[in-house]
Amino acid sequence: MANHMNAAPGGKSLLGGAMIVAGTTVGAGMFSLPVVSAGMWFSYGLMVLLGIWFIMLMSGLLLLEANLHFEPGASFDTLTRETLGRFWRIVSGLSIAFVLYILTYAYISGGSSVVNHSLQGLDISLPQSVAGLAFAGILAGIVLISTKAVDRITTIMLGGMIITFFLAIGNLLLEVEPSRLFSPNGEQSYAPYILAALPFGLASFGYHGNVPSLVKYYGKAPTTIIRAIFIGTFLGLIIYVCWLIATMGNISRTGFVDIISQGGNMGVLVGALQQVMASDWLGTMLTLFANLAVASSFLGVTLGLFDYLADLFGFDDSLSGRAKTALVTFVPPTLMGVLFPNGFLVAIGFAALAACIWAVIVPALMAYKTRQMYPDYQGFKVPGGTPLIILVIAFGLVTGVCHLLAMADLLPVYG
Ligand SMILES: N[C@@H](Cc1ccccc1)C(=O)O
Repeated sequence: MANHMNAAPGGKSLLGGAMIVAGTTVGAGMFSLPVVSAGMWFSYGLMVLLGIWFIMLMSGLLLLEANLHFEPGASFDTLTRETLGRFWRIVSGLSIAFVLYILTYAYISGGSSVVNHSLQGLDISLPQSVAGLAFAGILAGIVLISTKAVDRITTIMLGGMIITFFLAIGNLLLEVEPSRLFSPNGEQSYAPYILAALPFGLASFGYHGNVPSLVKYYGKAPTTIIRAIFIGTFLGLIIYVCWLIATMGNISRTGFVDIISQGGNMGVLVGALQQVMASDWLGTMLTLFANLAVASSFLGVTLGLFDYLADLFGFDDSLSGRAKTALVTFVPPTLMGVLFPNGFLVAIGFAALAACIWAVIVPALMAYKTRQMYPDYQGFKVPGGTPLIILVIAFGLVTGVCHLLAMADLLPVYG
């Protein structure tokens, strides 16, 4: 092995795992962040991102701790059944299915919005519902072909995302006006807007479905998996911070009111950024980045949903079996996307609500339970004891409540 630093048991590289985590973490949630953070603006936004990153890292590690008591390959379903029992197994199963479905819808809504925005650049105008249908149809075709097809195409997309991100965001970062970040215009009230933004931050740092897969992939190698989770989520944090600087340093706080009034969908935000970019070419890179980001998340999430539903309904891997699975996977969210093309932000908010349960509260409960079941366990334990577990659960509860209150119009929302 040439590179001992990266060597994990079985010769699997640490980088691969870190990329899986980063790839799941960085997705459409990112495009909601500047829009929902416009009220609290940059300084609070930065603190919120840091705090949520820490909590989501801890909940992922608590999930890992619980997972390590089982044989590699044990799924979320097995973990909840064996540690928390029937009730939590059902609650967490339902919330995972819900997250996958609602994210698929969010990606179709966001995807149709950027595809439409891209086509406008070519002087083609389509109804957004048709763009959504085309976006979902093409990508669903890839999932239908095979897992391998998804794997290959996402790898190519990730490469494209890295290149276009640095070209477009690098340029935006150079053009940042610091006064925009630290003394924004608009009404001088910030802190009250923090609460309604929390769920979006939580959704943006969601990756927890990957933890059992990492245990399966690396085996019981906690050090490597901890590093992969840390590096992957930290990369997400850096990308989000750059993204906040790039957007808030170039669009004024009052400018966001306009974006929000147009629904806050991905294409609107990208369009607003494009107007301040130095060249058309860089604007094209930004649009390309947005297309790739939402398409790769779509592939990752729908592949998970596809396998989950195939297993649930017992559809086999033959062509007709896959076709049936594809129908239940793609038809409901695509229909929603055609009927309600601009529900992007609402969908990310609901994904967060379900993620509060299975990606935050359930992992903390499972770690608590396994510590009681195996008091003499000598393996990996997340530091911080019960207080840390309580902190993670409290954060999940507060965020869930914030989402419900915001839905009921009981929290201040900017714009
Ligand atoms: N973090 C993902 C969404 C996600 C949430 C929960 C689990 C998995 C993925 C995104 O920003 O698009």
